Amino acid sequence: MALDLSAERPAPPDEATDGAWLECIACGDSYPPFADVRYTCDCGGLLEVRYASLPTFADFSGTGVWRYESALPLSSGVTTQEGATPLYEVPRLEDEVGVETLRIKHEGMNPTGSFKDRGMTVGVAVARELGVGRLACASTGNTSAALAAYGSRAGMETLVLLPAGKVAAGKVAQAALHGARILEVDGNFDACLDVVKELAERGEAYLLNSLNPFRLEGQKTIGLEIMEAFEADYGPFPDRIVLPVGNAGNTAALYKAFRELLQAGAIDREDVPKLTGVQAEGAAPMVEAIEAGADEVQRWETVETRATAIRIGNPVNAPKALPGIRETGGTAVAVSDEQITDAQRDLAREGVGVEPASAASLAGLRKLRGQGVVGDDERVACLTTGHLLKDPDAAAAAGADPEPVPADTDGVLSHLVGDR
Ligand SMILES: Cc1ncc(COP(=O)(O)O)c(C=O)c1O
Ligand SMILES: N[C@@H](CCOP(=O)(O)O)C(=O)O
Repeated sequence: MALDLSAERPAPPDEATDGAWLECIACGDSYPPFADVRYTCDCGGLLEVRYASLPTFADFSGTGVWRYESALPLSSGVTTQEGATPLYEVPRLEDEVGVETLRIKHEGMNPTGSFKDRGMTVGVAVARELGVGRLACASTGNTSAALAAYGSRAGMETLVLLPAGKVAAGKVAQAALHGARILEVDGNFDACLDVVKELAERGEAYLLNSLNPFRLEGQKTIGLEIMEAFEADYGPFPDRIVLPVGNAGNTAALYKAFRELLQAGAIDREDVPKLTGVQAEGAAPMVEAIEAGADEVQRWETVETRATAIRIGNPVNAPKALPGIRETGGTAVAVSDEQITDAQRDLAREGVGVEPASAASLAGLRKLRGQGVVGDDERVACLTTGHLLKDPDAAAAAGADPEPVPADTDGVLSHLVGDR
């Protein structure tokens, strides 16, 4: 099966491909990467970018996403210096959760404040290569902010479809200022994506959601950075990577990063971290599928969570992400909105400001550690996917209220004395 965790390299198709091609994960059919616009196989299966030669760690140089140029389908992109995000030490949380090592890979430190920049630096460059006109996405917010920024940097028209009233303020502001045309849809994210897919099928727009296999190539660099940094700074590779799951693009992308490292001979099978997905209880179709041992995810028509970025009921990358979780020996878990907010506060206490969806990873780790699924001897990286300022309302609600004081020092001091 194409998505096995095997060291066997994919065989290139007979026709010339310039070293890269698109391959269907369901039927194995292949297509040249830039001959025409294509998101899925004729059979309806998801596509992956495949390479005739795969790099090892020694082949990487420079910084950020384009450090991994030898693992990407293009040699340069539309860039605002994305990637190279921090891997924070959090000693108090590490003790409190009770694992050997805990590191926070903070993707909120990307230029537009989320991991989507990694996907867009590649995806928008491919769009330019293909010579398409309008770019479009459905979004719970972060994809739209990144597409707007990278689209405008490339001088391209961008259209974003957002679920009305369900997108955090910072993200709408970003899309607006970067010049995207914003359409507010009377429906949830999954309904928005249905419309964008149809616009793309009709040739009205180039789709830049994570259904686009080139987006995931950029996002795969998260996994490459974590593996390099763990080995260089803390010894061996991490045992487990815990991440929030929405459309399941990152889960699919990280799994692809590990398969390619394995196929290149850069790591062994036992080095592959257990991919562990976390969803909000009100939007947990992946968790349901993992718990049921199902091969497919059933779409949830009604979804609700305070973590609006992962308010998704039909994860399009499930056919790539389910094998990723299973083959690596990982799992998936659902957490409540209260657990997410508690984790957001705990990360903030360590100086790491994240939006609610991002905190789901820590909340999930804590739950799994409590259940004994995660051992005390594990070395864990939690992915935090978006910056605190993306959702200022959620941050303000989770934090302390401002205290009104008079505009004089004595008044301020007596207010503080009142605390004692
Ligand atoms: C902040 C944030 N975290 C997590 C996710 C989920 O990521 P994925 O769709 O790759 O599962 C998203 C968007 O989907 C997001 O915006
Ligand atoms: N959280 C996402 C949802 C869309 O995900 P995508 O990775 O498929 O674009 C967002 O920010 O819109």
